[in-house]
Amino acid sequence: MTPTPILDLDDISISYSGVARAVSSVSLRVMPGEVVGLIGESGSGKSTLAHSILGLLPASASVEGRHMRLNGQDLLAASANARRHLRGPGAAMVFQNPMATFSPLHRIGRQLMDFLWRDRASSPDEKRRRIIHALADAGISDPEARFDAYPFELSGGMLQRISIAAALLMQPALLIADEPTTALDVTMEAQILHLMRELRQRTGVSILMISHQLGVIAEICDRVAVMYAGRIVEEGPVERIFADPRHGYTKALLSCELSLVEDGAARLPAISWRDEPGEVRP
Ligand SMILES: Nc1ncnc2c1ncn2[C@@H]1O[C@H](COP(=O)(O)OP(=O)(O)OP(=O)(O)O)[C@@H](O)[C@H]1O
Repeated sequence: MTPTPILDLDDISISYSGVARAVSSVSLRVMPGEVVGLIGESGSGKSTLAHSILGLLPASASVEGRHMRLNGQDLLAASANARRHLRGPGAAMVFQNPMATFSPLHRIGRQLMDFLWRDRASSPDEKRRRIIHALADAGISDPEARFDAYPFELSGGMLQRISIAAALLMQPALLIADEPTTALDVTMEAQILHLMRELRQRTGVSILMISHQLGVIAEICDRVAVMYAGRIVEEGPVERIFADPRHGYTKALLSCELSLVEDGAARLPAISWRDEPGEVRP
């Protein structure tokens, strides 16, 4: 029997203020334990899609489509309040900038306690033990001391580890990571990717990894979907996409990345909307 997808998007379109479509007719599945990459240039709609799954879109956004199932429950059919409750065990997100994930005013431990608000049965001591355990699992040395630290006392890489631990504290079926290594240096990036691979193996969590870096996608993903101007223009196993890209935009993306590596630049250049995606040339 085919397993039920953890995430199942069918013909999803999203527009802001009823005008320009940020996402057009996107269908995408993430299976249990799978890591799917979503790649595309800035403005192609990756974050809009991710935020819609988490109910984080502003009120000006409207989402339509056949269904948006997370762990078997259709988010399009749920009210905003019901969606908020589905989100905890359903999906959790790791953001690009770990400094912005935490308030600078409160100790890490206190903020992580807030992630466990749903768990009313455990005592504060039990919650503290769980958090310290989760920090140790995320490779944080001396987790008791980090529990009492303020965010400014920790490095960006350490804070990103903590935000991954925090997301997993909610035991989500799907972890959405939106450019989780972009704000980090190369060494920390490698450590974070290693941690995510290990956590996937240990916990079986499915991951939707948003990135504009092909290197990150190649490192961790089983499958990749390429977004261009709000649409998924190509999708397939990561090895196939790299060895035999079929869509003109994917080919352009791969050759851009190669020249960026040579130039030492970091971001993908945008390709003119006037170009026909199928006709884009490297
Ligand atoms: N709050 C908003 N109001 C209006 N338009 C928005 C809003 N957020 C995003 N957009 C528009 O939606 C489109 C998709 O943007 P989105 O941020 O989803 O792309 P992205 O691929 O995630 O880009 P990046 O990699 O830069 O984050 C863009 O044209 C953007 O200008």
